[in-house]
Amino acid sequence: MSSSSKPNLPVTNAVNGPPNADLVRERGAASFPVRDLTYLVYGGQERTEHLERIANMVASDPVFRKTDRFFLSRTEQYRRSLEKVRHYKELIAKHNLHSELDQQDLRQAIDEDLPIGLHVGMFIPTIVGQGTDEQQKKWLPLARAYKIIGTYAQTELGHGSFIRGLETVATYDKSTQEFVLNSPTLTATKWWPGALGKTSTHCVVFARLVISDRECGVHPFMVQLRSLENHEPLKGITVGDIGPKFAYETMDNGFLRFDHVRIPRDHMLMRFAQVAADGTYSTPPHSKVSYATMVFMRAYIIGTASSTLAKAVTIAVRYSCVRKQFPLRSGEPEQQILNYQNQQAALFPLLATAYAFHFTGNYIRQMYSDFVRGMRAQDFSVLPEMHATSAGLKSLTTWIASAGIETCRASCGGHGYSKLSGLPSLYANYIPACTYEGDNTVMCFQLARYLLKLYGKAQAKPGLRLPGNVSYLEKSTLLDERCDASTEELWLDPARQLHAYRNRALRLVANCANRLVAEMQKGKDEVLAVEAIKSDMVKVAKAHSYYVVLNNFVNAIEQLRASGTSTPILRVLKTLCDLFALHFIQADLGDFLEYGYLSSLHTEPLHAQIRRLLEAIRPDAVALVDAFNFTDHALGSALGVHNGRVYETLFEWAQQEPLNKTQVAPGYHEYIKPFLLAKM
Ligand SMILES: CC/C=C\C/C=C\C/C=C\C/C=C\C/C=C\C/C=C\CC/C=C/C(=O)SCCNC(=O)CCNC(=O)[C@H](O)C(C)(C)COP(=O)(O)OP(=O)(O)OC[C@H]1O[C@@H](n2cnc3c(N)ncnc32)[C@H](O)[C@@H]1OP(=O)(O)O
Ligand SMILES: Cc1cc2nc3c(=O)[nH]c(=O)nc-3n(C[C@H](O)[C@H](O)[C@H](O)COP(=O)(O)OP(=O)(O)OC[C@H]3O[C@@H](n4cnc5c(N)ncnc54)[C@H](O)[C@@H]3O)c2cc1C
Repeated sequence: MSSSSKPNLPVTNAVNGPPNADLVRERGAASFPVRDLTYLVYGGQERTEHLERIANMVASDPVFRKTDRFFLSRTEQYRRSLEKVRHYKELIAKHNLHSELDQQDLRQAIDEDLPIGLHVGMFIPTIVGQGTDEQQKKWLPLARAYKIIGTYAQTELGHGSFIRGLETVATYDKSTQEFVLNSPTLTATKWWPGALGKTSTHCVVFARLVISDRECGVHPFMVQLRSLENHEPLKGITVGDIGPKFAYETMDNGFLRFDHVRIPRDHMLMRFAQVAADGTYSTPPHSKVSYATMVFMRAYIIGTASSTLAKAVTIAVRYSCVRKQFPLRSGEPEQQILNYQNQQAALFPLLATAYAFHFTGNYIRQMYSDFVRGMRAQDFSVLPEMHATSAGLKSLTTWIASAGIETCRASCGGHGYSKLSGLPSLYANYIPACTYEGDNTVMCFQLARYLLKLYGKAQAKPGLRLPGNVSYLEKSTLLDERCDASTEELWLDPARQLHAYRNRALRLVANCANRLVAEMQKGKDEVLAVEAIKSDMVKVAKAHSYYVVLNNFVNAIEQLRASGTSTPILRVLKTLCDLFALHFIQADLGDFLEYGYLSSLHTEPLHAQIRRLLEAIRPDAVALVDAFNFTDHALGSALGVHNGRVYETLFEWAQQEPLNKTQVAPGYHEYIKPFLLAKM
């Protein structure tokens, strides 16, 4: 055998040996029954076991393997994800997974940004939400059977955030009862939609409707892009992939141009706005109802912030338990890095946040289903609250989860920088969540605007009752109140914690409102006055969203207590909730100090209590991440493997590196040998 064709590295099979002793010890010392917390997170024993069956089926299926993903080219990654899509469909048939929930569970277990994500997440929901009964009857069976594959094509080269600025035009031609779709400028090119480039046969296109030269605003239209026979683009359609991105290699984000493409009149989704055959236009019952799919997706994204952050924290906590650096004193054994306070201070607030976001996800799901029920009965009254709350929470949760993944990566030292840790790709694939479905900053403006309006109303009309989460805006007396948490114990009182968050939010809203008035008194009109307070508006939206997250965490624990959840579980959740509450006060201490709500009288016990909470969580840290119940497949990390055989796994996975296929480096003969062997 030639020495250059085979690596001399030992082939290990050590990844499956006995588990790491530290992890075993920590698991044995948990203060609460881990399995019960898992049931609580996933909605009961039966549901957990169902999810486990699906997760294990996926984890043991070679088609869904992930370990070689870093060695594939972009094209190979795209092909691989298509192979996974085909297999996903085969498994649905084979295991009778026909319900939407089963399919969602299966996709979640596959854990990849598949090019059918937009089909399922936005194309079908838009048909359901915006299509008439007949339109749904026509397209839903085809879409659900994957006889057509669709996406959501809204964003253009020139505009994403400013939807009213979209340039794609759909002009109604009364003589043929068709719409003519056209991209009049380069910047009108659709740009970014997922799965648009190469996969989709259809899409819902958002275009400005023009009837007899009258602009009727942006509306959704169903358009076929590619032949169902040979997948070639149809006449008048230019479509392709937008090229390399930060990550997201499995997804063919695409561009799309129309050259006077004709579609029948009944291809405008007409549940809310209609164009009659003679061109008569009927306006929708709410001007933003066509934006509903985005609200749906924002709610979905809020739910996924918890699981994404939980994955990163699971990897970092397990690794920090296995990894040892330095004895405290010479001659003593080295310390697990998780014993270091700084490591705990970096990771445990994120662990607490992953649990906090879990309850936020439950809350927004409930709010969303109430909203849909109302909408079905033509009641759109909850839309502003739903839109504003989801916009703010989407921003806060994705910002914190993105930064949290990076904190986890950095806390794993050098090995965190290896792609084999799973953290770089988790981060790179997750961070666009801060941009897509509404740039976070722009979304914050929406929530802040809503809060400012309600605050103004409450000021103008004392006694006005505002909805639950914003009812604190009625109570301007709250502004005069100060923190009285002058001991460590008092900081554990949920009422005091909530008081602090409410007070901060109200103060920022009130300041913003006052500044708005001051800017107008200086002579600015309202539009320019708003421009002058925009960075404060972002702070307002974050402050309110923090309050909503904490309020839900506190309420969830109360409900669990009332429903008889065991004391050890309640105790550990309360500790996490306390850490969440106190950590984010500490992180934004300036806000609380600036107006004298807190003073050093309160901050000393606050810091001391946080240190105590870190100590309290330490013995349960591994159990708390285990409770998220991720398979090794889901984590895709050599550092986060359940058995803790981190070094064995890293070593084995590194052998797959294509550079290791030969003993002598590719390029050696051309580039290294000449100077190594050159005469001196
Ligand atoms: C609950 C979910 C449960 C389960 C989920 C189950 C299944 C999910 C299945 C699968 C998912 C699978 C995979 C997906 C996985 C991950 C995601 C992967 C990829 C993501 C794909 C990304 C897609 C996209 O990005 S699509 C494009 C998104 N684009 C945007 O978000 C644009 C952002 N811009 C806007 O939204 C708006 O333009 C605006 C910034 C809000 C401003 O709008 P506009 O200029 O028109 O309006 P004004 O500012 O003038 O405001 C007027 C008035 O209207 C109010 N308003 C605005 N928007 C709304 C709205 N949506 N609803 C209600 N009201 C709205 C605004 O507040 C103003 O009110 P006032 O006049 O009262 O002040
Ligand atoms: C991975 C990925 C997938 C995507 N998938 C889809 C898809 O499937 N379908 C689809 O239609 N689109 C999709 N998009 C597009 C996405 O929705 C937009 O990029 C997003 O809405 C942000 O809009 P923008 O790019 O126009 O940002 P811009 O609005 O240009 O933002 C740029 C900067 O300007 C700031 N800014 C913008 N407006 C204001 C303002 N009024 N005041 C102050 N500051 C402002 C923003 O805060 C930001 O910092 C995707 C994008 C990505 C990255």
